[in-house]
Amino acid sequence: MHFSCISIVTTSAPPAWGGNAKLGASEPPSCCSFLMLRQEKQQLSLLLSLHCLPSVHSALFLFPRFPSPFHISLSLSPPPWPVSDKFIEVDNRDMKEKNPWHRPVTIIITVIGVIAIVALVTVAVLQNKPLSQKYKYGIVLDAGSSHTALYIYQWPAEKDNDTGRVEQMHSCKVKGPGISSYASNPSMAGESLKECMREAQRHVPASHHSETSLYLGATAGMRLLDLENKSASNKVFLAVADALQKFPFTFRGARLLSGQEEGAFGWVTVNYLDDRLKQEFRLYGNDYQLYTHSFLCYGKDQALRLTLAHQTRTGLGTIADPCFHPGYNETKKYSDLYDSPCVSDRKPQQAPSNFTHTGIGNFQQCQEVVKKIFNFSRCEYSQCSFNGVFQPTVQGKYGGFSAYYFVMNFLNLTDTSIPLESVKEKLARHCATPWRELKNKHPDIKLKYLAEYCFSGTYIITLLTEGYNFTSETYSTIEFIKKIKGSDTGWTLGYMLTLTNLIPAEAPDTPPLPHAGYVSIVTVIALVLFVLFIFSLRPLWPRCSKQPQIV
Ligand SMILES: Nc1nc2c(ncn2[C@@H]2O[C@H](COP(=O)(O)OP(=O)(O)O)[C@@H](O)[C@H]2O)c(=O)[nH]1
Repeated sequence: MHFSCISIVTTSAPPAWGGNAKLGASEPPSCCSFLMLRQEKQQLSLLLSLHCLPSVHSALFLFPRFPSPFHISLSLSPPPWPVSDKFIEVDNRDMKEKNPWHRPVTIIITVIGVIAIVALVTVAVLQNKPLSQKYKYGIVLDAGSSHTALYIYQWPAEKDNDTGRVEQMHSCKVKGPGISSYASNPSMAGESLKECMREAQRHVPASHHSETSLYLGATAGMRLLDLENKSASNKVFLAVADALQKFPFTFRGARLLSGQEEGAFGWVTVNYLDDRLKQEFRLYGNDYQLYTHSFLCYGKDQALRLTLAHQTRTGLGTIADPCFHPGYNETKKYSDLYDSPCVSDRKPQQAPSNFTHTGIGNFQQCQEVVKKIFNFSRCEYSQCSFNGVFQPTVQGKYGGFSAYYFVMNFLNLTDTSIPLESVKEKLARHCATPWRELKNKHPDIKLKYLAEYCFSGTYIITLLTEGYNFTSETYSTIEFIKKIKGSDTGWTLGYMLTLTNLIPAEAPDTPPLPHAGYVSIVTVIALVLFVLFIFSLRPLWPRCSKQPQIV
């Protein structure tokens, strides 16, 4: 290493030398490593490495014990003392103890490096951030037996082949009964849908209204009306179609879904939402064998009619129903009870116009009455569920939704890890609860639902075990579900996915890394590069970061 010496004669009284002199100020030498000071009387000597010298003209020296910084000019002269290796060694050792990070060059490099990393990560994040999504929309009206519900779905518009995930964006429960109840006044069926339709208009952006498909599918209630009075059911469909066409969406028809369609679309919905269709991606575009059977008249409401019909079959004026709570007492009309194709042919001759429906709240007896509505003995196949209908052995997970969920949720029985025996004990306690006590405990629940939960729970457990052959061992494979990933379980999503060809023939490609993972990796690599960059500047560290020493 080459050194040259600079001698400086100070004009003022010699400062209180000692400690470290800091070099800085307006025109600092670009490089000043191995700056060392020697004091002889009033003469200050600086030892600088040669390559520093061209840029050294003047400098500001800060002496810790001198009252204020002072400016001195530098002049070059040959070194007045020999530069020994020992001297340099000692000096180097001293310097290693100093923290180099506060030296200006290091700070500048660090700042530039940090800015570079921030810039790199920002660019990566911005470049790869999903662009502001544009969506497509679809609307499906589920015209059920007891009520109609409207569902709005949305999915990303820019995905090729519509492979984007379809999600439920909004739902609206139509006020009033199901559309089949408007058989005698069809126009009111259309009228009843308008409030939810206006809500849909507000939720779907106006610019998308015309391209948004609107479907209405009707299930059990309309199936029964169709059996009972085809012309009345046609009029209801015409009325709802007429009302729906007046909205700015693309109306794609109001129709009756068969029981098989309802089952299959429900299956598509839950498997789509659970990502099972994507896992077994050959399902996309392939035929898949699916067992589905819909038991008309065995929905919860019609099953209750069947049970009551069984109990009133002799035309009694009063029935003591084990499926209703002790203290329950309501006068009901025979004509209302038998006003359904599920029971109309069983109406007892010479029955009074009313009967008094009282409760005794006994789960075991209720189960016995409920069993009476099924025919378990007739089966022409290897195995049956009931009423002579073939059913393969149940495999995999079984999802119970709609009424299954409403009822089991109220009874706090959606957890199917609870042993079946405990479920029955809990149900028995619920059924035995006096009606008055139950009403006081649940003042907010619709009385019709509240009165029927004992029957409904007993019916569900009986249907699952005696009808669909679930056992204590397989009961835990059932899941009572309302929503999956924010979307309601039911046939509507599967219906829309199928009709709008939203399940493509091939499974969509997924990027190898999620966005967050990608950004993390870029950040880590950038940091590693930065550290390597800092280390690559190491040769500059000693010269640029060492403190001048007074020797
Ligand atoms: N507890 C309860 N039951 C309901 C509710 N909404 C509908 N239900 C019942 O659930 C069953 C299915 O109703 P719905 O969806 O209208 O009929 P479906 O589509 O023809 O099966 C019927 O027994 C209704 O009485 C609710 O909010 N709470």
